[in-house]
Amino acid sequence: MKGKQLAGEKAVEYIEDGMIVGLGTGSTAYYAIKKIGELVKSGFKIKCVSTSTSTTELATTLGIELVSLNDVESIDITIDGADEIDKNNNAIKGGGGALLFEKLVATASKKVIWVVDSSKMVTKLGDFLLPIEVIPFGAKHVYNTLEINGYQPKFRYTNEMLYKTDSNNYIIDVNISNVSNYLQLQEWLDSITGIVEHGLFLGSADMIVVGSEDSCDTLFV
Ligand SMILES: O=C(CO)[C@H](O)[C@H](O)COP(=O)(O)O
Repeated sequence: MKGKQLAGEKAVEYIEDGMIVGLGTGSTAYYAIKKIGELVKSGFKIKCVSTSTSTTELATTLGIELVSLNDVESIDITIDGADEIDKNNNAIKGGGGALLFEKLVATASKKVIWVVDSSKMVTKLGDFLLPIEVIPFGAKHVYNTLEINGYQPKFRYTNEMLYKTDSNNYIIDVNISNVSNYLQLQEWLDSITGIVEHGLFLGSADMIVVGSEDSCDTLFV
């Protein structure tokens, strides 16, 4: 837990007064958001774009001003977590189910910082299942396509109910441990009707802050 806190808080040092900031989702982004709350209390004028209802709730309790992604030209800096990052700056995200808004916010950002503890840094992606967000209509057909192609899909459940994202879609988690060409996989997933988005984020961070028990490393990529 310490590594997540160190990484989350370190990334906040890159925020300047007056910036528009993208707020990620998850237990590492949590520490960054708490720290941003402190900046706001100290007088920083920051506007933030949230990536999930849970982040919106947290930011609101901390008195952070939130704006819609539609109301900003771009975002100066986004701080977000990740589930796995390989040595080429490719990541799996979406363990918390917020991958669609996270990708939209990252795409609109001038600078993206991923904050992780050292357990998230891997030589190869795939121990963590890749989340794929699908619209409910015909979701079983998308599932079948993924199954036929060997990705061992699993619909995500929570409390024995199908998990619903903030956009009321389902998540299918797939096994990509046998994949080596992520670009090809991305292209294929992007081509399947019914898939809204997937959690492959290929080379999309500018900086990665990796926290361990007592220190953190900042990688500029
Ligand atoms: O992509 C995400 C949510 O959709 C999170 O950033 C990812 O799951 C990492 O979460 P945590 O910091 O709790 O380990």
